[in-house]
Amino acid sequence: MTSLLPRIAVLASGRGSNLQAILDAIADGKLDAEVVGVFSDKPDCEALLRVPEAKRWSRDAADYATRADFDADLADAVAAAHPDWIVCAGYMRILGDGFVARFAGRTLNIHPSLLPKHRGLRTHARALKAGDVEHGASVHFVVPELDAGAVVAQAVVPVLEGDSADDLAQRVLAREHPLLLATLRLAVAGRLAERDGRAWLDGHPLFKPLYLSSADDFIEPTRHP
Ligand SMILES: Nc1nc2c(c(=O)[nH]1)N[C@@H](CN(C=O)c1ccc(C(=O)N[C@@H](CCC(=O)O)C(=O)O)cc1)CN2
Ligand SMILES: NCC(=O)N[C@@H]1O[C@H](COP(=O)([O-])[O-])[C@@H](O)[C@H]1O
Repeated sequence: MTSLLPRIAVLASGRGSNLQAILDAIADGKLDAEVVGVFSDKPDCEALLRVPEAKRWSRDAADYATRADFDADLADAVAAAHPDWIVCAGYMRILGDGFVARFAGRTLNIHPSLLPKHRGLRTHARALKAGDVEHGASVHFVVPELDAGAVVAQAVVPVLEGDSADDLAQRVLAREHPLLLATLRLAVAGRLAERDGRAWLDGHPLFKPLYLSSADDFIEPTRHP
């Protein structure tokens, strides 16, 4: 019998700790959803090993002549899983316009910075170099421009004296997991949408991100007129 649970496709390129947080939350009854597939550009990545073989898809991007060719196969594989939501969880390739358009409004990414600061890569080292006193993670809708989509939610961590990039990465990662789960709970409950380049919650536009509390939930936004 086919499950009626909301269906999540996860794109990953590496370790997969955010994916594991999703799987654990589902197993613990803390996220009413199903991971219908894990899709990767790195056939030997650890993330793939976190789900049964039947739920894995991967191709070596180096085997494709163009980014668009890879993305086309990726998009077909993702579409075949009939996901309600697509989550980039440590997916380390820029998605082409064709993929983004095909899954517009239902593709989320977790990014290790307080967007719009530090889009792109090496965010922790850049935050240290910039002398930031706060850093963190953002969950945002994916649009063609890199890390420029509407930010849904953020978790903030302090930058401490003497922090290395790895120290900061670990502190941020520990908040990424509850941040992603709290956001996905809104998404799979049908409370989250993207419209006119903005994130909407319960039919109202979010004029600023939801912030993850120390209790790992969101403080409901004040309603703007
Ligand atoms: N069209 C979009 N694609 C992706 C987005 C996005 O917002 N729009 N988010 C990323 C995730 N990401 C940061 O959160 C990110 C991933 C990859 C890169 C990047 O520069 N990748 C290079 C290759 C880097 C490498 O192989 O080490 C590339 O694709 O050429 C930057 C940011 C997911 N995709
Ligand atoms: N630009 C994308 C990016 O840097 N994403 C980051 O990759 C890590 C993946 O960890 P995981 O594989 O253990 O979930 C996470 O910190 C995520 O924010």
